This record gives sequence, C-alpha cells and structure tokens, in this order.
Amino acid sequence: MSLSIQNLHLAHGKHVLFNDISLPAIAAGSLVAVLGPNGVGKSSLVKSLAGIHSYKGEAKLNDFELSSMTQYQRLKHLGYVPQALPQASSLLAYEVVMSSAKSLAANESSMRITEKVEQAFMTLGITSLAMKPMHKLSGGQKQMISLAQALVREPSLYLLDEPTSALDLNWQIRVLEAVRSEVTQKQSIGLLISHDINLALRYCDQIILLAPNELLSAGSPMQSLTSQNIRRAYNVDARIEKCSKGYPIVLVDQAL
Ligand SMILES: Nc1ncnc2c1ncn2[C@@H]1O[C@H](COP(=O)(O)OP(=O)(O)OP(=O)(O)O)[C@@H](O)[C@H]1O
Repeated sequence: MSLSIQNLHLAHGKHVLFNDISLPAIAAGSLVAVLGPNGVGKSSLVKSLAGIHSYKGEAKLNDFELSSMTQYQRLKHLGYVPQALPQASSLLAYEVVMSSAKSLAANESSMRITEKVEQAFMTLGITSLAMKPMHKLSGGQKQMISLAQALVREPSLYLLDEPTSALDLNWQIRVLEAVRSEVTQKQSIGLLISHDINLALRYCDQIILLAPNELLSAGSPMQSLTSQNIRRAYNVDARIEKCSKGYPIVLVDQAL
C-alpha cells in the first residue's frame, strides 16, 4: 500500500493554501507528521484527503483517487480523527466505539465486532473509560474515544488532526506509542498533524513541513527539521540536539 500526492492544489474559494504540491510516495507502515504554523493549511489538507473539502490534483491510496471514493469506501479505508472532540451525550464510550465498528461490519459476527471494540480500548489503555457516559468524560478522555473510533475500523490510512492536543504528558506518549505500533503492525499509513515537534521527531518516520503557500520539506525527521527550515516555518531560532536517551529534540532559543 502507498499514498501518493502529486500536483495538489488546495483552496477555500479564492484563498489558495497550496498550489501544485507533490510529495515523495508514502509507504505502508509509515507514520508521517504534518507540521507547520497556525493557519498554514494542515487541517485543510487532511480534510481534503478525508473527503470533507475538495482538491485538485492527485491523492491516491494505492490506485484509488481519494476524492472518487464513496462514503462507504471512506469509512472502510480512512480513519479520520478531527480536531473537534466528540459530542457529550448520555451514550456510553463503549457504545460510541461500537457504533463506529458496526458502521462497517455488515459481514462480521457480533462476537468479532465485540472483540475489535475491546481491543481498541485495550490498545489505547482506556478500558476503564468504556462504561462511562460521554458527558462525564474529560476533554482528553473524549479525545481518546475519538481515536478508538478510528482504530476499531482498522483503516488503511489514518488522518489524525492533533490527536494528542488535549492529553497530558503521560497520555501523549502512551497514545502515540499505540498509534506507532498499530501503523507498523497493520502496515497502514498515518498522517499526524501536530504542534509538538518533539513528539513528531520521536515517533514519525517522515515529516512534512509546511509554510504559507509552500511545502518546505518532506523527508526524514532530521532532513526536514533543520534549524533553517524551522526558522522559515515558525519564525524562531531553534537548535536540534540529542537528549540523554538519544532522541533528537528541538530547543527553541527565541521567537524572531
Ligand atoms: N471551511 C473553510 N472556509 C474558508 N476558509 C477556511 C475554512 N477552513 C479553514 N479556512 C482557512 O484556511 C486557512 C488554513 O486553515 P487550517 O485550519 O487548514 O490551518 P491549520 O494549519 O490546520 O491551522 P492550526 O494549526 O491553527 O489548526 C486559514 O486561513 C483558515 O482561516
């Protein structure tokens, strides 16, 4: 499986976000960070791939043009986790994840669906939330249920719009380790929008770095996140160092 994006043009009416962006092919098993400053078009890019906004150009999962997919094919192949948290309701978290699993599973036994739902809660380490009503969950807990709704459908392509923005330090690591291992084990592909460069450096194979109207770089984390590129994208002076555990980290010296 691979994701290919060629000559992509994204706009909201007359407001052009990107013109003619092409990326190196993204292979199965890759987790790819989409980074860049506020308002640059990260969510718009992912929403376009998810079928929420239109695009011009080519965005293919294998040979399948994403914009030509039916609603059912999108449900089957794409795991979109939006920035917005799921709605508060009296439904149990378990029921919310179950309904996501059932939306696809016409040919699966109810025992198999139940196994998948339980597995999604276990993968994320959130079984203690399963029997809680959605309106009693915190923001971060709701965010994890939103991710469980995507995981349970075992998509080929995850489109994750800041999936750890509401999570504390411990849960950010646990959730990203779960996503990383899911993508590797199932040989799916993940696009992960984030403002946390250090998490992206730690968990992603590739980084797409965006600046206004421009793809600054797309490649390995160390290729993409040079001081020069970070400066151009975010207007800050920054250094890439290694922490005592050997992970690369970005240290910001000052905003310019
Ligand atoms: N539905 C829409 N209609 C018109 N303009 C939009 C729409 N959605 C987003 N925009 C505009 O497109 C630009 C990119 O927005 P987008 O949400 O994609 O940015 P982003 O990089 O994800 O930002 P952030 O990091 O702040 O979440 C912004 O200028 C925004 O105002």
